[in-house]
Amino acid sequence: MSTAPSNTPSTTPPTSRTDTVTVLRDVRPWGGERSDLHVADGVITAVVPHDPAARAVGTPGSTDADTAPDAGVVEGNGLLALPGLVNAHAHVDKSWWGKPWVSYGGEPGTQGRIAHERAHRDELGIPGVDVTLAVLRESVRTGTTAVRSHVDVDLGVGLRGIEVVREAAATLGGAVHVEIVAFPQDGVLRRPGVLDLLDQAAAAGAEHIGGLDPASIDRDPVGQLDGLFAIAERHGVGIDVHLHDGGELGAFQIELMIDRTVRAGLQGKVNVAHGFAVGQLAGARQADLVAAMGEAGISMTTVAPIGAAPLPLHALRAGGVPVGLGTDGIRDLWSPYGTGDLLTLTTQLARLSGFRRDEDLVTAARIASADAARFVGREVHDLVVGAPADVVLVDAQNVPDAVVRAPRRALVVAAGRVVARDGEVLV
Ligand SMILES: Nc1ccnc(=O)[nH]1
Repeated sequence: MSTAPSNTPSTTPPTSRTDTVTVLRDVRPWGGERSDLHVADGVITAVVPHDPAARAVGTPGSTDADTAPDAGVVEGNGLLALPGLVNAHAHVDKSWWGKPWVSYGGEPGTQGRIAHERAHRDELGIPGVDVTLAVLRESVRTGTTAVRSHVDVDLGVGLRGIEVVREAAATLGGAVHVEIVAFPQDGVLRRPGVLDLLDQAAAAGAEHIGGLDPASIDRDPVGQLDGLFAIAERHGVGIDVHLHDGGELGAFQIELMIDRTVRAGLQGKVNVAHGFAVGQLAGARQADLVAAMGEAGISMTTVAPIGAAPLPLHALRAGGVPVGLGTDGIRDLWSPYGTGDLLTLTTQLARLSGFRRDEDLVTAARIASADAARFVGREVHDLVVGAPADVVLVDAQNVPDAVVRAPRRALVVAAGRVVARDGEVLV
């Protein structure tokens, strides 16, 4: 198993190593009062004040008569509790995590990376269940319990990547919830047959279909977007478009998406990933575009890229545009960077956004967890009754301290099971 962020290949230990949680005792949700979280069937059923006088269950003199030792009571030791982290933009099909080092090669730029990946992915067994398992395990180890992953769909691999990711996620038995975006990484209209593959992916249960720079890759923004929206309307799936195109070219494509979202009644189901253009626009132009996105129920995801104009997070959220945080690719043929640790990425997002005040640092933590519920198909993803029992414990004074320091994850609970402890993944 991968017990450290190293490059040792992982094997599958028996899932019996994971404990089912009935009570997560003595934790501080969002840094608040010491509480006990009660859990049944993977869902939080009660959040009650912790009584420090009550002895730990199973010890002599325990006041909790109807709970036997080892019956799922897990000690939180007063640690800070956050909801499981949500990776709203990943590419878990294309990582070489766990393999010997792969040196960066090929040409820069979107087309350069696409070509390099297509030339070398087979050598690395990409897409493959083992590589996806390795990167998902590392995500779980660092507290990510839900992921929206783009998965390449193209004329070379067809839908095989989606099957691989589904199989890997199933192997982990619910330790991480994975939603799939069928992603036409190699282009849509410029590769006849890809629209058909996206249609098949949607029919087969992919939760979203993706797109890629409709203008600069397909050179036909209206054509690509019309094709994607027709599929989304037909199957009721979401749309999540990679938009690297900047400035007015990017803004124009967002406007095309706004029009189509409203016309198709797809409010709440359309996402712009990266959307560098939004960060680049000035003053009123930016404000008007953000307002229109908010009215159309369009969300955004960012990977907190260094060197790009940061997204106006406060303006987006105030304008009704939910923002999610994602890792992008993690150690892949696009880039050697990325560890999958969403909390260190939250530090990066906060720094890039100039966040220093407590309330801003808490906002960064919310973007990386509770406020990202919608990106992984959840109504609620928080430390509240009715939410999935996805919890991360860290030794931190409060949420701002956790965001700036990204301490080791002491305990990770997913769907009511202990899936990582003290930096060791148990699935
Ligand atoms: N940042 C990106 C990673 C992978 N594929 C893309 O199109 N973009």
